[in-house]
Amino acid sequence: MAAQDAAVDSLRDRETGVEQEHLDRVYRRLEEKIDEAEFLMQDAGKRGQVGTPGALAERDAQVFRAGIHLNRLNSEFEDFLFGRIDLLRGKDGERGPDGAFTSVEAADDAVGEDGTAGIEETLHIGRIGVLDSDYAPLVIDWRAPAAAPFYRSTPKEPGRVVRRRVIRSKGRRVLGVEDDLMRPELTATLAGEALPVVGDGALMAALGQARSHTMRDIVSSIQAEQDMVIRAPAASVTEVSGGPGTGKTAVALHRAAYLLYQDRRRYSGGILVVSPTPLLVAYTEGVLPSLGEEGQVAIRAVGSLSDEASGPDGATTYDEPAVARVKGSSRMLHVLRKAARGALEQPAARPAPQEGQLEFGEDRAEAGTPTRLRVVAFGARVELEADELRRIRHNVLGGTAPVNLLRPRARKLLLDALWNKSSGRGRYTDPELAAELRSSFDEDVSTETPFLTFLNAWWPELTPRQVLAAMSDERRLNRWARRILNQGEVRRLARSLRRLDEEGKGALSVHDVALLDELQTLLGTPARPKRKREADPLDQLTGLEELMPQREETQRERAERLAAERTEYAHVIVDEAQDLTPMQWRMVGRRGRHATWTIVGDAAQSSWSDPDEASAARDEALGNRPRRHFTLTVNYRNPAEIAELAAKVLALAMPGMESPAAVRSTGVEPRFETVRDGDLASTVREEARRLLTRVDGTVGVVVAMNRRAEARAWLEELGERVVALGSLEAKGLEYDATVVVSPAEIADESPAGLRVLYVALTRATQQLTVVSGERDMPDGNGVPDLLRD
Ligand SMILES: Nc1ncnc2c1ncn2[C@@H]1O[C@H](COP(=O)(O)OP(=O)(O)OP(=O)(O)O)[C@@H](O)[C@H]1O
Repeated sequence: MAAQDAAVDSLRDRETGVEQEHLDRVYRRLEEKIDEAEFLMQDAGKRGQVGTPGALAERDAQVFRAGIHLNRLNSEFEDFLFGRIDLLRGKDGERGPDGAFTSVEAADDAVGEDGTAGIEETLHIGRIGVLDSDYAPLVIDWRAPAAAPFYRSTPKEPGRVVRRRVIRSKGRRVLGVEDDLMRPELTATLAGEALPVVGDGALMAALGQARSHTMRDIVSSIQAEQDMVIRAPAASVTEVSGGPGTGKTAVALHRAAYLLYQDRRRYSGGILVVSPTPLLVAYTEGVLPSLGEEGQVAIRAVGSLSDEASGPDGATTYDEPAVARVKGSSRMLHVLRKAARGALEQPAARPAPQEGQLEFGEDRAEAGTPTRLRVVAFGARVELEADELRRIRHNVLGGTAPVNLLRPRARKLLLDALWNKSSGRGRYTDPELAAELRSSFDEDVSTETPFLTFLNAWWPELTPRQVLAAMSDERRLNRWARRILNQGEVRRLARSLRRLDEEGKGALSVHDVALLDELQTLLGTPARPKRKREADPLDQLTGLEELMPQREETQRERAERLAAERTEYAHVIVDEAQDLTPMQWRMVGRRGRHATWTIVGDAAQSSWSDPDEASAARDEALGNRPRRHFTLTVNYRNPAEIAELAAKVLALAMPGMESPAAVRSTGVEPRFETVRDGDLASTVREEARRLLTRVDGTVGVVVAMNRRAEARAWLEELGERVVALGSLEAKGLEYDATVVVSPAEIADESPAGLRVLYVALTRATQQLTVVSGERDMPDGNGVPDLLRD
């Protein structure tokens, strides 16, 4: 036995050494390329202003590309090289641009009658492609067609692949290799020697690793069904469904990197990834840089998607479920339409103007919006009374144009009405003279303070936040929501908006953001004088010597500015799509009107209570673009023991829905605890403490939303490896171990509570403890009612 182990070890060492040699060659070549790129940049800099503007532009672009390449090479990715495939000879013997044979099929005579076969081609797969000086492929980019068999080949459909190897490395050092044999029936040889095979597969090794607070890329172990999605042609809409842990988020992010590799020009319009929570954004945002993609992809939480709530102003609070239901519903669109127009009329509560300040001030005490306009024209007073003003307002608001953009029209109709009442009208019969008089009337009246002050009060330029704040007045909201929302809904909605002051400042809820975004569209933004355009580096190519030191920064700044100004994207990826409310779909839809889409989700994890309404809104956002659907079927996150328990809740939440098959089992059954000595805090704390000793990585404690704050306090002393989460915040995240606190509380939180509980139960990669309170009605073993057979 010992001799056998020693033989295995020496084989492993030898094969690790073989890959080390290859990695050394790769780094030597990379160093050469870095030198080349540096030379190119310096040389271009020295040559200054030689040549035509066209030639300089071309060279400038070349230098820019070299700069990017240099940055990527210099950043020395961890496990830069991670895979290798050993292949039989291809059918047609042709090679593609990366130097690899193009054929997926093996040549008819690649395998001898006695089952022997020689390896004809060996490809190494890495994060970016590297060619040798004679253009032979040293490393194939994982996204290149030649790398596809690394992911697609299975023992059932091996194609040309005989052995697939995953190489683990750190920096410049190869740490080990794991092989999967795709054609075990063959007696294969490599350079005349029997093909060695090490270990028993890389996937299990990857899945068993401890989790940290950031997601890892899965580039070395993408599975065939996932690869089909990642490399799916950029059809208009790619829809992906799959249960918890099937890799939907991972696949969506790898697809972003793949699409950029495939057609960088097409996606220069940017890729937007919409994520349900800021926690999931933080968890996932390192994946793309690790795949060598930065800058082109924006990952945003749905609560900070709108300009109205970006950055630190992003929404952080959650509405209670009954309020969230109203705010997310597409009925809100009709309410907002009315509110955007109705908010022009201010109620009386505003501070009364000082004596004599306003000509129209007489009626200010009763109503915030003036009800009379009085100006002096041609030496006489001209007035418009309440009725006339009302008629004009009604007339202007007739169409559907954005309210703020209607102000010029309102101004014009006011002037028309004043003119009609003035002595100027009918003074001249000559049309030219009449027109001249009219134009000077307009000029005089519209620049007078009384008119301007009136217009500002009577047709103020509204901000989305002001309108939202106006909806906190129940009386007004009642008017705007008549026959759309019921009394209870109006009351709850108005109350929830009282967090905002008159200007709309104050804590926003996640659902407020979609409302603000909709209001921004309904109100419109009047054109402002443009800021001076920043000089575009490509406009100044003739000054290359000056450009060289600054150009990198200028380009980056420009990219950042463009990203900040970007309102529409070339591709939109929606993660956890089942959770978008109809109003959120409208918001996301506006950002991808001309985009292609990738939408990943799982109906069984939806926290939205009306899936039909959401799916109608989704259809509207996507229009009639063709769709392609994929299903992922394997759960890579949960061990079978945990998946089995979660399946019980799935059966309650969505009878008849299948849960994905877990790929591994740990032999550790979920634990059931009941509250000890009536002290929930210490029971949960003790359990979290126990789990910290059982796993190397993180422990997540999931509680009902209204317990979030107290749970954080319970666990404070346990350090950074333990995180307390509200049930809705657990979306998409994972931990080595989890504690789910009171399934009944989570399930009773909202109409979609059982599905939210299903999410909570499927977060652990190793161990799960369920803590039950009285409400859970635990049996003698502590198993709560909801989790019994
Ligand atoms: N091919 C793979 N190789 C290694 N790890 C993988 C693979 N596929 C998925 N995983 C891992 O499985 C876990 C679950 O993946 P991910 O979070 O993408 O699943 P999901 O379908 O989005 O889950 P949920 O719906 O629960 O949010 C992650 O840790 C991911 O890295």
